[in-house]
Amino acid sequence: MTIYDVVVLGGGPAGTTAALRARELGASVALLERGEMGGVCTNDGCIPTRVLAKAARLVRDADQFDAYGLSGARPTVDLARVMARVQQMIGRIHEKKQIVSHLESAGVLVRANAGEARFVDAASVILPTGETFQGKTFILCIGGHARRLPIPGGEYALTHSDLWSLRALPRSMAVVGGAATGCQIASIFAAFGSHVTLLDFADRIVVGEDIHTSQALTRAFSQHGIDIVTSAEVQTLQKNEDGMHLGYSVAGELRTLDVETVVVAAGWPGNVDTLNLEAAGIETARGYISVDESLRTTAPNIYAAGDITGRMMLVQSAGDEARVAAENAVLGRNRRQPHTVVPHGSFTDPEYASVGLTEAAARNAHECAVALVPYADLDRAIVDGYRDGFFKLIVERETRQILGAHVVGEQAVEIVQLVAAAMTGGTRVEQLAELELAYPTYTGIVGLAARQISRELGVVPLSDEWRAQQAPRSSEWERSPE
Ligand SMILES: Cc1cc2nc3c(=O)[nH]c(=O)nc-3n(C[C@H](O)[C@H](O)[C@H](O)COP(=O)(O)OP(=O)(O)OC[C@H]3O[C@@H](n4cnc5c(N)ncnc54)[C@H](O)[C@@H]3O)c2cc1C
Ligand SMILES: NC(=O)c1ccc[n+]([C@@H]2O[C@H](COP(=O)([O-])OP(=O)(O)OC[C@H]3O[C@@H](n4cnc5c(N)ncnc54)[C@H](O)[C@@H]3O)[C@@H](O)[C@H]2O)c1
Repeated sequence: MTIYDVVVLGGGPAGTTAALRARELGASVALLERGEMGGVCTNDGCIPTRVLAKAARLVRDADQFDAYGLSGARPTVDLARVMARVQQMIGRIHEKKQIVSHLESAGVLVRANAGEARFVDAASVILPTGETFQGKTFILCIGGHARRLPIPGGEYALTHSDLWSLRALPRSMAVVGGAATGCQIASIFAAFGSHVTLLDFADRIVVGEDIHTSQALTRAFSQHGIDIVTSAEVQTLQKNEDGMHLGYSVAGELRTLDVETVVVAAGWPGNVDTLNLEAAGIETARGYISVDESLRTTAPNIYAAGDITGRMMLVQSAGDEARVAAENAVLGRNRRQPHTVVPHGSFTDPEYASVGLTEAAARNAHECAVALVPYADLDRAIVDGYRDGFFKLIVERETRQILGAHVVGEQAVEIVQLVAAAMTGGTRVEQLAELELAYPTYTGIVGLAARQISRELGVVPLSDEWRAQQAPRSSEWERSPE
């Protein structure tokens, strides 16, 4: 029997990338995927959600027709056709990527739609067909799944995966969980015309983000008609003739809500139950495979990458972990993957994004200078009619290194990538301030914030008179009244 240098389990972004990187390094590689190639990213997460976000955006854009001298009614949403577009786009991405032939032409042996692989021991896995694969090393890229609510009636709630088969727009929807997935679903279905209530355990939505992000998103969502209930513990779900009856408590007070549909987006545990991990001596913690900083599991020849490690749970991080795990597996190295600079965000209306430390975390550990620039300062935001939003830049006072940035507003996810590049390159704030960013753009707001902090830190010359009399931002070409 062939003994592969590397056997990769999972054909999502992490598995595909790990297999290709291992082949680049000359290893013999087999990849086993239980279902369709592409993973959650292509089939059930980023791509289908992004199609819905685009449709929601087209609906919302109609709100501006009149202001720009255009006539036309707000589109009505034919959800069956929207979902057909979702499937069409998933198909197009598969056609574009051709993952199986890409891997095979790189020399990877692929078994897709092969059913769950299970460990026999630390050197072999078996497929439901009985086919066995032996490996010197393994890279586990088996992802995660939506958590069901462990409450009476929890099985009646939909997860995001069930949305793709909806054919009619729910009149009303409760979304349980107000982080990346829940906020996207709430924002999209509110734009489509559903009446959405968003509930979260935490005392604010997007609780992992900077406080300003939560506040701005809460304000915007409320303006879009989304009811937000925080510190809410959902306790029961009942199915009745008209839909769902939801029982929840806020600070001990029992409340109820009747909606047509409940969607749960309350966490993303790893797929740890399917692999017979014990047979290989692989330990788990909090529902994910435990790895050290080199992505090695508790079995010395077995690595893990992507959502299954429970670290960043983003496509870019899955790819990065996969490359590092493949290098460590093939070259016997101990390269680390600390996830220091990870720009990320979500395609809500408005978008939000961040990189690095929140202001609270930064102030805990550093002396900081912070600039908070409103979108209303940007000429482009005024012209486009997207004047709501902010950009926050956080800088270490002494070293003038960038510690983090947080954005809510148009193209937030794109803006934050520039800051990530600056952080990775060790760019000081005054160097960022001098970058000749194109005008009129949303990214220009990075320059406004960087120059504000440069002035505050005294790294650009200012007369005593100016310093004493003028607000620090007022010498900018792009500005709005204070
Ligand atoms: C609604 C939603 C929207 C998202 N949007 C974004 C976004 O915009 N940007 C972003 O960066 N991230 C986004 N994410 C997160 C992103 O999808 C994941 O971080 C990414 O897919 C992780 O890649 P992965 O390869 O680790 O896992 P997955 O993509 O989950 O792939 C794991 C693969 O392993 C297979 N598998 C599992 N068990 C076995 C087994 N025993 N044997 C064989 N195969 C097995 C699965 O079938 C699956 O194909 C989103 C997630 C969701 C849910
Ligand atoms: N655009 C993107 O990049 C994107 C989109 C979706 C998901 N993702 C990633 O996928 C992963 C999973 O995201 P997610 O949003 O599904 O889960 P999450 O674990 O990030 O957030 C779950 C939310 O549900 C809340 N919650 C948990 N139990 C609850 C309960 N019983 N009642 C009410 N609220 C409850 C939590 O307080 C939390 O806010 C994350 O790592 C995320 O970054 C990324």
